[in-house]
Amino acid sequence: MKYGATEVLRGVDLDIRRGEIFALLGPNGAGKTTTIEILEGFRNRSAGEVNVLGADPERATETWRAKLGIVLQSWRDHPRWGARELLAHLGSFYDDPRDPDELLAALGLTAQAGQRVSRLSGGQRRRLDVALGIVGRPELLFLDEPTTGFDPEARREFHRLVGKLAADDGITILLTTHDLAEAEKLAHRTAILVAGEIAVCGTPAELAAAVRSESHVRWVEDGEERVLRTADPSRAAWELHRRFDGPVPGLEVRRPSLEESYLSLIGRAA
Ligand SMILES: Nc1ncnc2c1ncn2[C@@H]1O[C@H](COP(=O)(O)OP(=O)(O)OP(=O)(O)O)[C@@H](O)[C@H]1O
Repeated sequence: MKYGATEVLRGVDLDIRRGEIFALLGPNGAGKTTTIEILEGFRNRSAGEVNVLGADPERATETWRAKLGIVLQSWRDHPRWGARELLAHLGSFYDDPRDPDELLAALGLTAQAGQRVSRLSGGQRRRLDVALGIVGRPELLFLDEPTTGFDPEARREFHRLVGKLAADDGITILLTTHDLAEAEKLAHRTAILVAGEIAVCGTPAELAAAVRSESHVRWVEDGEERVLRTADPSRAAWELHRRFDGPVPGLEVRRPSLEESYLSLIGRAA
């Protein structure tokens, strides 16, 4: 995908299954929003093939659009509408909308039903955004950085909600995030996008195995600290033990956390 002469996505090849929660993870500017905008039919691609729910988004019909739920990074419109009023209004465009009151209850927004959108807190606004995204009973839900600005409790609640939407309602969910822990917790599979390319794609376990970088083995020798970077720290420790013919002074083995490994992956490739 190019914006003018600048290529921002290269060789992105994704296959997302029905009923799956799939995360696109990557740093700012990696190309996450561009990717989902292409899939949503909001942006025409400069090259490549795309098929979403059996159709090319660039040539999609209104019937196809009605099967999508879209939650953008920020909606700035409708500040004067009440939460329930906005849900009922948007629902009226669909053949079989969800009941606004049931939706508000499911999202913990019953107390805010009559409140103007402009008076909701950030977390309440985001939950209303999701309610608006699912009012038309979509088959596929796009969530662009859904938990930005959430406190930890709101984030946990939101994760529970997304898990329920996939498990109970069979909705396929594609979300973007900067947060490795969020992708790990929420998604069945994650693709890490770095500078417009998929660096790694897989389940949380596959991600951990692929991303995990080398361990650091430290010890003291001739009064100086030595450091060895290795993928096989137990072998390195064993060899040191043999060389010292006993305990190794100041021996320390440290495996980087997944977060550290992810940061080094995006740092290296960016
Ligand atoms: N309309 C546009 N015209 C030109 N370049 C653009 C346009 N939109 C995005 N870009 C560039 O494309 C690249 C990918 O942007 P994109 O918004 O897809 O990234 P992102 O991963 O969603 O980032 P963020 O996490 O910051 O939202 C960036 O370098 C950005 O500057």
